[in-house]
Amino acid sequence: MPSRQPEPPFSPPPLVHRHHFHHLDLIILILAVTLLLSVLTFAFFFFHFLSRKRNATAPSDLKPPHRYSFSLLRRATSSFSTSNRLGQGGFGSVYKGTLPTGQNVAVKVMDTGTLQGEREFNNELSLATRIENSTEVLPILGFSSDNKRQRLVLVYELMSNGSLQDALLHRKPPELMLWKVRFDIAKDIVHGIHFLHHLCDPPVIHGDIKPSNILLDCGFRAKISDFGLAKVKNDDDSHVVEVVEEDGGAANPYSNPADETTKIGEGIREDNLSMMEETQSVVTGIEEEVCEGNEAVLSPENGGKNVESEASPSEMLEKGSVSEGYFDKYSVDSGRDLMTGSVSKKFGPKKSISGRDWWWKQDNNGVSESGRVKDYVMEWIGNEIKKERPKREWSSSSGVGEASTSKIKAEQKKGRKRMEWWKMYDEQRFKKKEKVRKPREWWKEEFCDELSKKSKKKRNFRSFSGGNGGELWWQSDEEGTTSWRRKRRSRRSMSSVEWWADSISGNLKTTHRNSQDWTSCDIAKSGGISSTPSMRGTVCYIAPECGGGGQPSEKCDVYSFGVLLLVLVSGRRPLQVTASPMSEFERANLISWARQLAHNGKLLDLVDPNIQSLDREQALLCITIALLCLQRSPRKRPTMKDIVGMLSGEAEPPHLPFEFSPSPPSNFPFKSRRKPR
Ligand SMILES: Nc1ncnc2c1ncn2[C@@H]1O[C@H](COP(=O)(O)OP(=O)(O)OP(=O)(O)O)[C@@H](O)[C@H]1O
Repeated sequence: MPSRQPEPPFSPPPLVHRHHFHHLDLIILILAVTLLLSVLTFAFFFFHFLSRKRNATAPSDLKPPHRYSFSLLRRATSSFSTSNRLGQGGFGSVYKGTLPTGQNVAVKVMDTGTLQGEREFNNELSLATRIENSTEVLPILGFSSDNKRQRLVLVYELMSNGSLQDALLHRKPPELMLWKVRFDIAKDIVHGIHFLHHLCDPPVIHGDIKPSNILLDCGFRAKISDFGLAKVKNDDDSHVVEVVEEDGGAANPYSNPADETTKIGEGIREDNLSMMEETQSVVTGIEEEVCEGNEAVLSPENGGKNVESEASPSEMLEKGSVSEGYFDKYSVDSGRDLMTGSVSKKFGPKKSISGRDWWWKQDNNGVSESGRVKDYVMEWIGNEIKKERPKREWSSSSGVGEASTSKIKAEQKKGRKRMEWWKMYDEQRFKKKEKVRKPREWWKEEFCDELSKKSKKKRNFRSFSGGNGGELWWQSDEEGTTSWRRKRRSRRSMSSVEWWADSISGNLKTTHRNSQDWTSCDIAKSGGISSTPSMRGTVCYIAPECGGGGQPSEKCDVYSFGVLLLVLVSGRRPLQVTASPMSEFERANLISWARQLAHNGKLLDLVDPNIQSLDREQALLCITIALLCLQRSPRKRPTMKDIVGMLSGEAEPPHLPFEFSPSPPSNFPFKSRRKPR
């Protein structure tokens, strides 16, 4: 019987099998690690490739400014409290803030819903990285944009002494009364613009050089700010709009200015008639509003048309439908030779106004011209309105039949009264030279009695006078307009009176605007009368060739710098209308006054009487440079590089431009500052 073999005790699986399993695990592990490594390697190379590609499409030096969260900026400024408000610009308010790092900043909250605000925001950001390497230029530190709530915010380094405009014309700190401080500020500005024009790659044209865009740090060193209207210079900009001169006079710094005069009038007279017609009605409208404080003078109903525009100039004045500025234009465009005084008949009386003519008013050296500053500002404004106004909007809204005709007539009647009043006042002031009564007295005597008969007009008078007895408008100097401006109201409620007063004080910024805004009287503090992006700059500071809608060039910045330099040296606004004695009217226009002083060889009369420790030589140098910058022909103006040389003493001392020099022309009266080699 076969014996049953006992079953072997339980034994572990054969070793071969265990080894087999271990081996499999190992393979899986190795495979997994390899896979992971290859994925990581792939990811590394992928992202590396992507970043290289990104760098290849963007310039390597383009470092975006820091992006801040809106809530952080809100906390930094205590919810944008009014106590932290540093100032108000044309398109936003600026607040003082402290970041969590302890850094003090200025936070500019752009007004939402305005195209110009967005443009300024984008412009600042796009130029920020190009301009960060200069100590005389204020770059932005960062920004915040909240798409949902449409908030655009820019963050800057805080400049503890605010803007030059504010310091020089309002606060007047004692430091600014020292000549050395002012001269240093001038040098900083020169170096800042020089950096933008010659050291940036590509060069940048600022486009809005003015005192409110110059900020002062704690040591009163100046930095150029606000690149909202700046643009990168491209090749097209090398073609500077030039005053037409047949004989190449523009290239010749000693050409006869009288020749130039004629060419300006000739070159532009063809399309002026219709412009004149529309401009005058707008100007009359503005003046009317200034007088009576009406709510909406530039209504679409009048269509910007002046029904009396076919009348002769004298008829028009008699009917009161044009301002007296027309006759200044008439004499210029009639071909009056400024040197000889002879009048050529070749230009008709109606072929007058142009985009460039406005600055004729400051260029004619006669006393009476400078006294009529309001005329040319208004004409300039009128021109810009005319140019930028889309015709269709006006004509469509003007086609409302008889109702609109009666409104036109009513407006014109008011305009005539307004003109009568101006005529009487001017007659007394300029012709009879009697003891000049204050404009307020005039107003009361000549018109208030009449106005008091009608309660509506009385109300208008009160609103015109700002509730201050009719005085305020006339004090367009510091006490008047600034206190007015300090009473910040919403931009919607701002009347044309304030806007006009701002323009007089050199704060009118020509920016985005359309005709609809005009009719609703929605006028920003810094103005805004143009409806195309090509309009840049600020009245009184803008170069004549840019004022006509021309492309801004480096020489436009040079012109604006010239005005700024005169303001810095004289410590006053470029246009300062006061109701004080006759002599003040002669000085109302800073530029023409400076030219007049140059002719008389009394340049130092322009210097701010409050300045202490004056260096006469440096002051003369500054004024001469300013006059060089203010030459009519852009090509004759020096470059910022030239100006750096003049100020540092490396270049020859400048000669007074021929057109401003005393007769016979003489060299500049100070000794050479050129450094010995
Ligand atoms: N970085 C800053 N530091 C201190 N104050 C500032 C700073 N930036 C602006 N401000 C103040 O805020 C004000 C408004 O500045 P903003 O640049 O908005 O307008 P503006 O230059 O006065 O007018 P516009 O918008 O017409 O050019 C300035 O006048 C200045 O007083």
